[in-house]
Amino acid sequence: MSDHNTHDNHDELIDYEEEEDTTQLENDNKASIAPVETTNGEDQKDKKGSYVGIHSTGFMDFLLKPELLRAIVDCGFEHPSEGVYERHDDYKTSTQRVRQRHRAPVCLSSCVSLVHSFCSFLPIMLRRPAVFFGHLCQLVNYAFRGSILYIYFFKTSSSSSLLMEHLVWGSHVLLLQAWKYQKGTFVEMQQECIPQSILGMDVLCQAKSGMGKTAVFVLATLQQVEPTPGEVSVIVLCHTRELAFQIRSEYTRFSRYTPDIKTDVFYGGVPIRQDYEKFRNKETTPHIVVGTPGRVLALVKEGHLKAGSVKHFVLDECDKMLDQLDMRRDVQEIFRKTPHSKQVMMFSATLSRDIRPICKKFMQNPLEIYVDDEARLTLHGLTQHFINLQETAKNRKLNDLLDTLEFNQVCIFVKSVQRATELNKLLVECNFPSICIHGKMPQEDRIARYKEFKEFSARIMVATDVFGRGIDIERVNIVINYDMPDGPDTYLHRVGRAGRFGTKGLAVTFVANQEDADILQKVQERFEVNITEYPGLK
Ligand SMILES: Nc1ncnc2c1ncn2[C@@H]1O[C@H](COP(=O)(O)OP(=O)(O)OP(=O)(O)O)[C@@H](O)[C@H]1O
Repeated sequence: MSDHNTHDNHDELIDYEEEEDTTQLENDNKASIAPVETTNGEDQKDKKGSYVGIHSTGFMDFLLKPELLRAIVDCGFEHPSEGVYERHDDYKTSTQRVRQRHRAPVCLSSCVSLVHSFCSFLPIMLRRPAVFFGHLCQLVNYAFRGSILYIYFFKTSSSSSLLMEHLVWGSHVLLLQAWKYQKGTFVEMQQECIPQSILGMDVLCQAKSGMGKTAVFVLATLQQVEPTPGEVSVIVLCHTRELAFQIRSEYTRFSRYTPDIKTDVFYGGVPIRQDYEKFRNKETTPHIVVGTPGRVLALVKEGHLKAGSVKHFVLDECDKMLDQLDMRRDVQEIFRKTPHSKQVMMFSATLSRDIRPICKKFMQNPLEIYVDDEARLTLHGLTQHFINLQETAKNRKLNDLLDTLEFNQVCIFVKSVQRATELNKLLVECNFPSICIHGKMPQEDRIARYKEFKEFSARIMVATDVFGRGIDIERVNIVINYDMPDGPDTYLHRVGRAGRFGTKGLAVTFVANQEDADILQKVQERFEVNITEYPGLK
């Protein structure tokens, strides 16, 4: 539960709007150079991946409301993300085969499965040792099934191969768990976060991009909210308007069967009067408020949004929000208007050691999930390359890439509003299906562009960093860093727009000078990722 003794930091307030860069784009769009290798078409298919542990806990085990479970099924979520294992479909199929054939011994082993399920809930009380114990039970389960099959059915060839299968997977699980336990880096994100967060525990969670952090707080809050007309129970804050819009859409998806829970989104750049209207009567007052800090604070200060009934306070991309002093100040002010006793949850893919204590000042005894070994933030479905080139050669190279690569959707990141506008203009002139988004365009246009891209009406998005974090566009399989990001964190978030939730993707970064090369070197060192030269250029 939250703590109100957070620091005020009013010094050195910075402007978090995008900086204008006066650098002109070189219109260097000349003849093509030698064709580059395409990425494997098969690999680039828009295929949803999986981060599911064998025999992992299912959403059913979380004892969620039936309405939520129905919505989860509708959304196509099969298992909560676990973060480490890949699904092993052969295992699943053969297990089903055995179930049908040899019910009795499998029934016995199911008892062990029950113990495992029980242990999945023990962490709520006992934290990590119980998680480990749960996995040990899983191992016993495999060994038990294996031995029973061995004793009774050894003579049949399928049984002996199954025995092998169970033993191999049993030891795999044990080794993996022992390794994770020893490293102290459990990252069973949804599996560990959802059970605890639905019980009202404070949560500070780091998990790699695209692992489904949004679903954790959306499900946890929808599960707990008891909608009272006219009362706001949940405030979710994030750093950009498009992300707020996206989170609201996630609430809409998951609350399909709980229509009594109302969610609305509030952000700047649109007339505040229409927001006032929503709070004017009980029927239209949302129970869940999603928004950006500036607008939400304005509504709170002016007394339209009454924060006194808030029971859950969520910060998405919390490091970004608390790192920037003006945003942190707004967040703190809103936080202080909410009751002392409430659940606080914070999420990000990047949580440096410096920012963690700041986050924890808002919380009481939170469940803390970190990825201390930063190598584990690397997206394994994502192939990462760089291209050394002159600044003046960027446009031509980009043209070549877009001509040659097979892509579903591409995000191209640049460092300034002006460069976004000019590069987009250039691409449109070259007949590429491109649009752009940046912080200096009217808000309706920003949301319209976001929707256009999300709905696949445009295939290329030229963007500044407003689009670099949190935005989830399922079909994006290529990210191009036309301009080098300002540091490793920004790099990680940008390239994380592709390769989400286990899908395949490609990231290509242009390196135009020594400063760029240094940043790329830092990325490789921090995340232990091998970013190689783009093939086909030598
Ligand atoms: N258990 C699940 N099964 C299937 N898909 C899932 C599951 N959980 C989340 N997803 C999907 O994975 C995608 C990524 O989720 P989300 O945007 O919440 O990631 P994130 O962890 O917040 O990433 P980022 O750090 O980039 O903001 C979304 O399209 C979401 O619908």
